[in-house]
Amino acid sequence: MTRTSPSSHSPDHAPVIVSSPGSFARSVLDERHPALIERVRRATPYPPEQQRALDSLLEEITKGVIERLDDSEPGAERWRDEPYYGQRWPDVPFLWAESFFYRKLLAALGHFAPGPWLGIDPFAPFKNAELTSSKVDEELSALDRLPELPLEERDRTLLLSSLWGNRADLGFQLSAGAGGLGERVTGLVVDDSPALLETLEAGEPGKVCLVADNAGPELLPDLVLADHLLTTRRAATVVLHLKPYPYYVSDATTTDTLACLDRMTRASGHAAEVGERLRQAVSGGQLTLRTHPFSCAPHPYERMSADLREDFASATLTVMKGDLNYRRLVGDRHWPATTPFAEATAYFPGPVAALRTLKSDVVTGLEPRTLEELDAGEEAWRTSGTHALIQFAAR
Ligand SMILES: O=P(O)(O)OC[C@@]1(O)O[C@H](CO)[C@@H](O)[C@@H]1O
Repeated sequence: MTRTSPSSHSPDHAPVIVSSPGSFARSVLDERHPALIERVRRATPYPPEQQRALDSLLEEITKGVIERLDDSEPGAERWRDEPYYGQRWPDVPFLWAESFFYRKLLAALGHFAPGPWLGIDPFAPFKNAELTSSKVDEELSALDRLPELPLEERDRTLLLSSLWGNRADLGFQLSAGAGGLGERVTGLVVDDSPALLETLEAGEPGKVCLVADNAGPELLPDLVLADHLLTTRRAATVVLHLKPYPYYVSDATTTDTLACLDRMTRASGHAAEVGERLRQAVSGGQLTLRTHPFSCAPHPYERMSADLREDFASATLTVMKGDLNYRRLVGDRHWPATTPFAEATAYFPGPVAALRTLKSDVVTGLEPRTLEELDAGEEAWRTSGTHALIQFAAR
């Protein structure tokens, strides 16, 4: 990975920049994004205007420099003052380049333009295929065993299934070099789940913010976890943070959440019960769906707006799901891997936990011994999705 000059949040640790050939970040821009454009074309018969816009986007990301979003695009003002226009895509921060790519892809497809393509999710064909798969049937049937488990075991099972659900990431599956997901490694590289659960058990039940990541096979266990928190009075309310528009291929939107609830209520047994309870929780206000524009911003959470900060500050716990949220939580930076998680998240306004499978270079909070063992083992442990962590920082 290439380093640029350090900046404010952690002066010693430079942001991840795309540039060096062979780096993980570079493979995302060189392989994942062009492959995604092709898959989107194949999945939906977009008309000539959109096809031409996709051609231009492909040309721009592979050979050109970064061009501004048209002023007519909703939210264009949020991108206007960014300093990266006119630079080559590989020369800017990874987080920014990826986020802007997804926003430009939607612009090319007329996702926000009044007309027949307004609001059409280009990733819906992939997400739907996953959600209707027989694998999901099996996972929903497996929920029938849940009520028999003692509470402690249910806590653990549900945390782990929400955590490992994060492997269901359609963007990740587009990386040619990655060869799909490796076998998952059972032990976690960090496991702060006891402290996380203790926080939920202390005092009166309050609000838990669950910052969702992927739809379908990840969102289903997240929803089951939300139901568990509400029914066991670990939480009085849950706020589920979703993406306001399609993003990073499989990230969950409101539509995806309603599809999951529908999938659950149409199943049988315990899954249907949970689905019905969650529907009532949405209607009754115990489960709130929130789509803040910052959820698709190309910035770390340290730069979140005051209203979002207030939401997290008033929560007993905020749970950040997945790799991208992790990158945004600690800042997409070259942290030494043994930097304490609490230090990297010191700015966060309340207790915060991360449930994440490792799919990019950034990591914090490892014990020196764990780091040594990981470095001595599988080469791509940071990016292969085989390892996972549960981290927690109290305030
Ligand atoms: O946030 P998620 O779904 O867990 O992972 C997102 C991801 O696939 O996309 C990025 C690269 O495009 C990486 O941060 C990560 O590998």
